[in-house]
Amino acid sequence: MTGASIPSRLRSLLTRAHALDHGLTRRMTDADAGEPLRDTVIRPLAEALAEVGGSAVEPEPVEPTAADADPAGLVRTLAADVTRLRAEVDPAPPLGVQEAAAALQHLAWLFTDEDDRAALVAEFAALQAGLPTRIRIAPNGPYLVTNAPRVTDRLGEPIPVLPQTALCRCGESTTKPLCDGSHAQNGFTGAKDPGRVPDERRTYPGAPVAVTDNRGICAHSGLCTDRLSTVFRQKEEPFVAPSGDRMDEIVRTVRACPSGALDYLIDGRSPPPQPRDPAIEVSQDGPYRVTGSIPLVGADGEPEPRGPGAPTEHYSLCRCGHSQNKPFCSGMHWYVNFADPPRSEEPTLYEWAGGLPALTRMTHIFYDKYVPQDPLLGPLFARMAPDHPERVAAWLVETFGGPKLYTEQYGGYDHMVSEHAGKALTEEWRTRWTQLIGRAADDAGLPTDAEFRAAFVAYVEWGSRIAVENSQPGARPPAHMPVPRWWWVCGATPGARVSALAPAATEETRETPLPTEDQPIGFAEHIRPLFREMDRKSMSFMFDLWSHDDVSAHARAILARLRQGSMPCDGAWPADRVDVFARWVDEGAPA
Ligand code: HEM
Repeated sequence: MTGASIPSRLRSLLTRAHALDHGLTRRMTDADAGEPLRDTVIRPLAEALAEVGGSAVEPEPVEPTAADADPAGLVRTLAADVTRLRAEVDPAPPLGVQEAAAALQHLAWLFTDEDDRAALVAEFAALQAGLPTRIRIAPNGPYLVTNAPRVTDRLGEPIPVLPQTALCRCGESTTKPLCDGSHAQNGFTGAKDPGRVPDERRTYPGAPVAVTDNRGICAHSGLCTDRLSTVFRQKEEPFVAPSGDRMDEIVRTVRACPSGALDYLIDGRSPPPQPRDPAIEVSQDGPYRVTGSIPLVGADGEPEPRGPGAPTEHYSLCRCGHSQNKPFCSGMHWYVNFADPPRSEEPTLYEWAGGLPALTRMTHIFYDKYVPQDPLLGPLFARMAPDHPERVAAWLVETFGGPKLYTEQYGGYDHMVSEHAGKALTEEWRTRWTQLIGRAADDAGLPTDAEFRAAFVAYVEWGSRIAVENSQPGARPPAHMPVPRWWWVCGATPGARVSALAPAATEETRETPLPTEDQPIGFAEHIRPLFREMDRKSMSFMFDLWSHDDVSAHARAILARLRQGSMPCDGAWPADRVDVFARWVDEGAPA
């Protein structure tokens, strides 16, 4: 097979994909979910075939085979064969081959028992072992990621991704962050908006550090204005005042800018790039934050052009589909209410805080900015370990209900107690510690809602008093205790109360009764009244929820969001309402 030409190999792979699709469809009880490979494997392979000039493959009726009963093996071999082709024609294989390889690898992973998944990943990794880590942008499609070293969610927890991965770029995939082929249905375009903020790299002189800023590539994460509002000023001109704080703080803040809009010059020269491991963070309701110099290339395999001053070490990629500066994020996710599925109703403090990235941000600000300049605490921590901020963040991750990081990596409760033992901490030190950690929480952008801060302050008060107690001469702290698990004060979770500042519910869904099971569903009578004025306004940038044409054209994407609970953004529909919408879609979306 490998000696055959690319078009003939693609024709053979496509024929097998059609047969597999038939087999999978036959096994499905939900007719709605038929043709599972259509959008993610068959379409891209067909596009690839057209790209290399091959003639189209028409699906033929396929007789059921014994393999239909257990298609895992078929999926796995097809995934391996598509991956082989993808690896052979690197660096710029037909885009569809790369997209289909990603979908098939993922499908094979889903079909594989948990115990065998590591072997499966190793098999695919071996097939594409020679390929460098890279993100390739499909023009109106996903980010095609090869050999991603580390992908994490907003909490810093690893997301299992296959060696060949397609990350959603249109914002509408139901399997986010993975692509599900929605972009080919919803007319997604990867073009930049001609009206976007123009590229202009401005330099704000300072001695010895000058700050540079290109608003054209800013993703509006707000990390600089939260952390150092005296230098990065939201409502003042000029935006940057390089004399507003200490030089080291300015440098740290600039280095934390995820989009790369900010940079600094020391004595007129650019610093070397930060030595970070390659990683992709899927941020909450926002872009992919890429660090560690992962190459970003276009469809032709050439480096993606960037605005003046934009670093290649880190950058933010649009994930909502609406950036004005695609593929880079321009902050539009905020304006279009791009939202990941709602968080659990009873989040842990760890989840609510923003997980490891947010808590590490806070401990770094605390120990790098506030502690060294404090006359009381500075000398006490002068010889702390270089990774002290990471260690304390790991403790807080565990205490606030996250993974047991401190126990697994840093020695758990006994080690923590030994660190305070014999230090004879005073009440004066403790009070300063609690004041400054609160400021660091503000600067790091931790949530400021009453429920979170009540729980946070309660823990800091409790924990710091115990630290003082344990540090006194002759103290005998109980040994071998578990790391504490802290919880919301009096069980008051964030959703337990309606904020007095919440926008008034101006309009409820109109009280139109839902159709009975045997009643035909019509758009005007049953579907349109389900959408409120505010729903219509929120989505008006894309389509009109009161227009039959628009809703029927986007019916499947809307249904997916309704099922997922991510639309409307102020609360999921009850199941019976979603069922009515699903029935209407099934019945051909009548007017
Ligand atoms: C909730 C309150 C507190 C928490 C969660 C906390 C957490 C920790 C942790 C996890 C360590 C050990 C880090 C490692 O593994 O190396 C540590 C060490 C230490 N803590 Fe605390 N601590 C708290 C309060 C305080 C207070 C109030 C003080 C004094 C002002 C203090 C002073 C120290 C010192 C001096 C060390 C040793 C640092 C070094 O030299 O390496 N801690 N703390």
